[in-house]
Amino acid sequence: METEPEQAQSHEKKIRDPFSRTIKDEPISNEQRRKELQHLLDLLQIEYKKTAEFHTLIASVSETLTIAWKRRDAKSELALKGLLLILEYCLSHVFDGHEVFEIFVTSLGYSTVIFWKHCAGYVFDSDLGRGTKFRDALLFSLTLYDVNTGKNRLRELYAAVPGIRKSLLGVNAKQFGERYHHLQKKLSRYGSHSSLCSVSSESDAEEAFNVKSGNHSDSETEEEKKPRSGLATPHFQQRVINVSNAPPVSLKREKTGDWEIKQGSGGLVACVDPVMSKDHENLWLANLGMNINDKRHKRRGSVVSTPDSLSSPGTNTLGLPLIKQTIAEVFFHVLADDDIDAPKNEKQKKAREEMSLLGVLNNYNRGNYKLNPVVVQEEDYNVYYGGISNGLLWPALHNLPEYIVSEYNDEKQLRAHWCAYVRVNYQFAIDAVRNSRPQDFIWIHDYHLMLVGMIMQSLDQHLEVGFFLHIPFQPPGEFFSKYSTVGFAVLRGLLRFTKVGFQTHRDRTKYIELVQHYLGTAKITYDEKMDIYSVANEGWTCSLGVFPVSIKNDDFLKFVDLPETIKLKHDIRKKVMGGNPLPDGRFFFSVERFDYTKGILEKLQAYKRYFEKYPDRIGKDVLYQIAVTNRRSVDTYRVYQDECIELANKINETFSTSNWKPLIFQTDGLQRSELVAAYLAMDIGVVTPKKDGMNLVAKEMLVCNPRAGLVLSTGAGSEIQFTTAGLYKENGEKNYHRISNVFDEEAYCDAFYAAALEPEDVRKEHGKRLHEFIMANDIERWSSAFLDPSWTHEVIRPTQVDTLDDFFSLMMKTRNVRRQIVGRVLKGIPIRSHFAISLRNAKESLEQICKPGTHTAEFKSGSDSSEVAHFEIDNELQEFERDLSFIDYVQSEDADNVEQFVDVS
Ligand SMILES: O=P(O)(O)OC[C@H]1O[C@H](O[C@H]2O[C@H](CO)[C@@H](O)[C@H](O)[C@H]2O)[C@H](O)[C@@H](O)[C@@H]1O
Ligand SMILES: O=c1ccn([C@@H]2O[C@H](COP(=O)(O)OP(=O)(O)O)[C@@H](O)[C@H]2O)c(=O)[nH]1
Repeated sequence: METEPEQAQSHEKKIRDPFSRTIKDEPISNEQRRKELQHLLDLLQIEYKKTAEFHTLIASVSETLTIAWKRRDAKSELALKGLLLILEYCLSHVFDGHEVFEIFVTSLGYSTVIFWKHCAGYVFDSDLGRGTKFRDALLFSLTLYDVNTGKNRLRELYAAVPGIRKSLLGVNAKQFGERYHHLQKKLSRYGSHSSLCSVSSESDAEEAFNVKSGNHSDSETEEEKKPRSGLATPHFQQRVINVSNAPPVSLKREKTGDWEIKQGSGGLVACVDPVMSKDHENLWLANLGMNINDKRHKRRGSVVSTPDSLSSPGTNTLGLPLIKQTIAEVFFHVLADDDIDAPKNEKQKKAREEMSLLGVLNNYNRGNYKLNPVVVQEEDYNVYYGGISNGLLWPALHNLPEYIVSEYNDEKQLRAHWCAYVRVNYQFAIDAVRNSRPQDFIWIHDYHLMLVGMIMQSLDQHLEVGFFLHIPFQPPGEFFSKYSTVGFAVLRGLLRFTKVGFQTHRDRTKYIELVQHYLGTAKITYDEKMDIYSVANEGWTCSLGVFPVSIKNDDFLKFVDLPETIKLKHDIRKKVMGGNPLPDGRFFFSVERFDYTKGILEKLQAYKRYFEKYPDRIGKDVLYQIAVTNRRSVDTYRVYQDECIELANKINETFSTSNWKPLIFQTDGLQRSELVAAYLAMDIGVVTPKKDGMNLVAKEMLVCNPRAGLVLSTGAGSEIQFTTAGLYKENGEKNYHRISNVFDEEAYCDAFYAAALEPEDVRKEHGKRLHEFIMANDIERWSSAFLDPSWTHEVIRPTQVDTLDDFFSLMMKTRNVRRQIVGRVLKGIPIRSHFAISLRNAKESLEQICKPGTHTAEFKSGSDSSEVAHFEIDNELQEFERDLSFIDYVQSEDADNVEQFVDVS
């Protein structure tokens, strides 16, 4: 007779072990799974509703199973099997099973760490033995869980199985790469001609590295040991790792199969490119528009457990081989030359390679900062870009809910698309961590990537990750009710960046209000002097500032006086105004992406009304409207664009005469040189968005052409900046024609009229003021303000040291900095740039008070004393030198030089 536990065991045998099904069994049907689970529940005598649908069944029994497992009795193993069965199901259905996964993980409660320890073996074995990708599925599912709930469960998995994090980030591969790079730098510094210089493969390099870091130095003379060019190589200095959806270039593939690379356009690129160009070591990660198109897996939610159905890059515990495999897969996909014949000879082969995407990118990278592609599943990308980013976040954050795509009225659809958005953010986050070093500053841009900070921080909490929102932050109430899945995750997600920048105070205020309203536990403080908010929430502190973007003025001004620009300016003016324009005819110019936020439809309506109300302008004025076709994959854009074109045609049909057309409507964009010529050719720029981040074109117009007039709406970020700067006063100086409500046709067309009739000298005077303001607020100001570490860290600023008290107080501050440095070094936390900035500022402040050519400082003994004392501060200055070298040393990981910091005397 079998005892009860024996009986249970023999029954249990009838159920196949989760995570050990052979591939030929796949895909297992949900019905089968349900039967297995029900059988287990029967054995465990757990009650459940027989007719319940599978998801409901899982949701209703997860907690009871967890309790049974935690009892640690004879049936515990059975309960664990039940839990594993559920987990296996969830990991096989990442997309349609995530709600169940949420319930499942929540029901595990405080037992997650121990549960992950138990299940890791099964997951790994299945991946290794059967080529499943359950580990990746688990990591992503937990990421999604954390994003949706604001919890930190992913970190519990890392705590339970540390190797999993390392493997995901390819830590070993990265360390190897770092060492290899370091070795190369070192070799070039030593100027050695040894065979190590020509290490050609990674294994050679590894060998070389081992040899070098071992006893090979015996053969080196003392002289050779000395570094030739300082301690820190640029390789270990802080870089900016820029991460955005759109790249700074546009890539086009010719019919021949060759790739053509061009400078990209768009506001984000215009303002970030100059910052990145400052240092060739900087790195820009972006999606280049080429993604993995896996046609075999059309249906979202298909089982994950077949070898290649999961899109995220696989990694083994070494990281390296599978990173390579992923890259190979990407380039194989992207470079698939199905349509071109095989090269005929070596020369053709070489030319092909040069013009391949890889060749073109390598070429670009040689002359610039580095540009690396982030590649994701095409299906995910389309949903992330055309769905959540531009179908929901874009209209919602611009407070234009009427443009939110109607698909998202369906909660299920919204959740499914949200998964794709999280997944793409996850991919960007992993790429950013993999590509960065501890001392780098990682800068994430815009609404496409709002979760990247929190995902990165869960992978490595010491990273410094900043975020800049290029668009407004004005979500309507329904963002937190109807679209709450997205709304709350976004609100919380931003707080997990180290620092967040907004374009305007209006947007930051709104964000802070919403945090106050919805995140009751958040502690908000405001530093009036710095104009920075700090929000502490769930163990993280985030600083929030306001930084209106601008342009690099010289990038535009350099075209202004070129003879070819002047010629083009005349050509454009002739094309727009005709051969014989009337002397008082005005050339209005608008240039923007064909976006409903830009208020193009409202502009056309007002322009139509303009000729109806002011017929004296017929035959005189022309509006040259460039609306660059964009985002047509989003329904709302298509509808809007078609409507605008229809109205544009109507205006021309209604008002054109035999030799005059009121409107030139163009949907192709201009290159920068042509754009500058158009700015010079126009009389009046018209920038009238309903709501918009900044509108750099408004600034570009006035930088290039200070004689121009400007019609500017209050929806533009630049208008808010101009008003704040006093360039438009209700009861005073008005340097542009303001449109307060783009829907008010009458007022709008009156502004057109006022601008057209404005005397030239008045227009010039206003233009000059705007020009001067923009010139003084170049992009340099924006980037250095955003990157300034002093709004997230205490930084010693250059100080006037007049008295002995000033001296002591400065030295106390530096003592604090030194303590923090030591603390971080002991804990192995990276040293950030602000420490060196502080010490350098302190050192320079002291040097300022030394007599020229000496280290003798002069102070007053008290603030009201005229008595001057002299001090030798040689020791202090030397200490600063040493500390600064130490920081360089720590950052350089140049272990061979440690002895110079050890006081052997
Ligand atoms: O990449 P696309 O979908 O084609 O869109 C182009 C960019 O449009 C948006 O630009 C914003 O950034 C500008 C600079 O800060 C700002 O002046 C403008 O008002 C914004 O709309 C978008 O935010 C970028 O991410 C896109 O790349
Ligand atoms: O035909 C065009 C239209 C626009 N742009 C550039 O695209 C950017 C648009 O930035 P803005 O902030 O005005 O709007 P966004 O498109 O980013 O929303 C500006 O730098 C323009 O110079 C361009 O190079 N060619």
